[in-house]
This record gives sequence, C-alpha cells and structure tokens, in this order.
Amino acid sequence: MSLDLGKVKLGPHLTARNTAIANVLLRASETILSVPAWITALLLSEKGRRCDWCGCLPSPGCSLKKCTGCGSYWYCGSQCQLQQWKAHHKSICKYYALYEASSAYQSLSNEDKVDAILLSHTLAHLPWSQSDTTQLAEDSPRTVFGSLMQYRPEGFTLPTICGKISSTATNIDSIYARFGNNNFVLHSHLTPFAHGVFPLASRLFNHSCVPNAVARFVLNSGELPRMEMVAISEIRKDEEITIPYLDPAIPLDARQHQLRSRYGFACTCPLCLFQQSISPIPLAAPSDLKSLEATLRLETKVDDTETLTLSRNWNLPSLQEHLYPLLHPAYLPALSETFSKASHEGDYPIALESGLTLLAWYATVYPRNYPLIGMHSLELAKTAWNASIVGISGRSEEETVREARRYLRLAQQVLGVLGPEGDPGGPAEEISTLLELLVE
Ligand SMILES: C[S@@+](CC[C@H](N)C(=O)[O-])C[C@H]1O[C@@H](n2cnc3c(N)ncnc32)[C@H](O)[C@@H]1O
Repeated sequence: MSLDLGKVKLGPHLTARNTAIANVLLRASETILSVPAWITALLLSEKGRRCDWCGCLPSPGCSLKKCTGCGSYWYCGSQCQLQQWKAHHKSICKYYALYEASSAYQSLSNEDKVDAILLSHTLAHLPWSQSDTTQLAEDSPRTVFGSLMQYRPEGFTLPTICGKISSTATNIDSIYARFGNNNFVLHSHLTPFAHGVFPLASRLFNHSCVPNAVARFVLNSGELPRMEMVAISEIRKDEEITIPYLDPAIPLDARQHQLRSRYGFACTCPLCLFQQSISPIPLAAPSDLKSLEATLRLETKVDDTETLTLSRNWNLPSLQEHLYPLLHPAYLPALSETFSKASHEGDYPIALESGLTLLAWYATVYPRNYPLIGMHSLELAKTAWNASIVGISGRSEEETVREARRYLRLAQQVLGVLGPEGDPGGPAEEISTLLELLVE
C-alpha cells in the first residue's frame, strides 16, 4: 500500500512494517491529518449523555432523543439517528436489549463491552464477504482497515456480538484481531468518551514515548467525530511522525509491559532506552528529597522567569545524575498524591511547592508542548489563585496572583499547540476567564 496524503506519507520501518513520514517541514500546532471516524462506540458512562452518532453533548436547553426501538441509543436529532440507522443500527436495534442482558455480555469488563459494541457496529456497517468488497478503492476505510496489522494478545477471545451479522462477516476473528492494537480512545478536553476506528490514522502512526504529534478530536452535531493529528513540536521533512499510545509518565516496566501485551512490540524510543540505561534507579533518601526537588525546579527553569516558558527541547538524558532518584517509579505517584491532597485540603504552601515540582518533572520527562504539561499548569494556576484568596503567610497576595498568571500563560501556550478539542468550553475558556479575573 502506498499512501501519500500531502503532509504525511507511509514509509518503511525496520520493525513496525510501516511508519508515518513527514512530507514537508511541519510546525508545532500544525494539523498533519484530519479524518472522520469510521466507526465509534460510546463509553458506557457516556451512554444517554452524548449523541451515539456525533458524540456531541445536547445543546443547552435541549435533550437527546432516545431510539424507540431499543431504548438504548440516543441522538441529538433525526439527522444523526438516520445516519446511524443506515450505517449499522438497523442491524442491531431489535437485538440490543437481549444482547445487553445476556450473561456473555454482562461478564465482560466495561472496556471490553465497549469494544464488543464497536465490533458489532463494525460488522453491521459494511458488507464483509469477499465478493462484496472487490470494488472498493485502495484508500477506502474498509480497504485500509483490511490492511491493518493483526495482533492476538495472550487470552485473545472474540466477544459476543450484537445483531444478526455473523452470517455476512467472513472472518470476524481477523477483524477483531485489528482492534486492540489499532483503535483509538476518543477524548474531549483530554477526558475519554468513546472508542473509535480510524483506519488511515492506524495505518500511519507508530508509537513513541517521546512523540512529536498527538491526536485531538473535533465534534460537530450531525457529523461523525473527526480526529486531527497535530504536531506538538517542529517535525523536519522525512522525519518519522509518532504519537503516544499511552501516557509516557507511566513507569518504564509498566509501559513496556502494556506495549508488549497490547500492541505486541518492545518500545525502543529514547525515553525507554534512557530509563533502561539508568535502571535500577535508587530511591532518594528522604533527607535529600527537598534539595533534589529544588535543583529539578531550578534546572527546568520553572520558577525563575516572569513569563514561564519551557524553552528546552526534550533532553532528559542530560539530566544531572544525582537527580535520577526522582525518576524512580515510586516517586511520581507520591508527588502527585502530595499535590492533590494538599490542594484539596487547602494546605497551599505544600500544594504550590509540590505542584511546581510536578510541573518541573513533567517538563523534564514529557516532550515539549505535551498537553498534560498544560493541563497541570492550569491546575496549578487554580491552586495559586485559591491560595491568593486565602492568603499565605510570608507571601503577598500580589506575588501569588503573579504566580497564577504565569501558570495560566504556560497552560495557554501549551494547550494552544493542541488547539481546542471536543465539547465547547474546556481548558482554553477556563484559562481566558481566569486571565480576565487576574488582570494586572
Ligand atoms: C496502529 S499500528 C501502526 C502502523 C503499523 N506500523 C503498520 O504498518 O500498519 C500499531 C502496530 O504497529 C507496530 N508498532 C507501532 N509502534 C511501534 C514501535 N514504536 N516499534 C515497533 N512496532 C511498533 C506494532 O506492531 C503495533 O501493533
């Protein structure tokens, strides 16, 4: 298969078969590829909350319309209902209630239930027999889906399927074997709401724990959710474009295990190689912790500039050796817990210090402009704002407000690279509102 899509093309890869290659120089925040979902299924917690077709929340003052057939699918209007009916719901509707009540379905985990429904939608969506598919174009979603790599992890079992569709599908097992390692979790404001199949994006993008691109999802009433792949740093022509299949902050062993068991490969990205090279990492002695954290904050320059910008590109390997204990797998969960607990309980001196250390940690481990840096910076800004209202001894209100503004500007800068995604509002709106409240 030869895919050339303007800014990105399919190239060879030594171990992953193919990979996405930049056709041109791509700037941070540039959209590399924009594709509508082929098939989606809402997370169970989102059923009845969002439209089953377009994924949108109902507009203010409106409510979703329930399918009167099965009573289990909801739509923002007849346009969405009609499109889903034609796409797959007509083959599923009258079987859904029995299917949902079946012990085979009930015994699945929530994630597997969503994938079982996604599989049912996929099978009902198009003709699957060979004779029905011979006319499809080379770049049609069905053809590209058929070219995706299959992977059957240990314990791979086909879930129970909804609808009278198994008779038209020639090879359900091989279709499902493309799900675990190719499908995407759709998110709004970085919070998951659905699983989805985007064959073209799956065919193109490999994983790296130091990715240079991430996916955002665009929702418009009446249309299937759209995925946009966005560059988070400058990507040179002919450079590989990679995305994160999981959170790079997960400890090395757990990350490697997930990538091996779910996707079938051993990651050799720069973060994995560096962490392997310094393993086993010693834990910091409690008496050293404060000074190590202060050095990390200083090193990352997160607390000494008026306009807080993370000017470095990813260069974790240049981290001073005595700071390695801060990369111990137990350190990040403990630090996150300290920050959450202190912010929640209003212990602002501790919250602001641990929150800033956390920001320095993220800025060190994540690549530049990684969205979670922005999300954390927004969280930290809110903490600083709350602290300014309550007051912190030894610090003026003005000082704390200035700190909040710095974090807001960093959040705005980092999340601006990702751009708006999902539902209206969200972090970008929150940041603007807070910046207005905290005018100088
Ligand atoms: C979504 S596909 C990516 C596209 C795939 N390379 C192809 O040629 O179709 C996911 C699969 O690609 C391979 N893959 C992705 N990232 C990889 C990496 N960093 N190293 C090795 N294999 C990788 C794995 O086999 C994984 O199951």
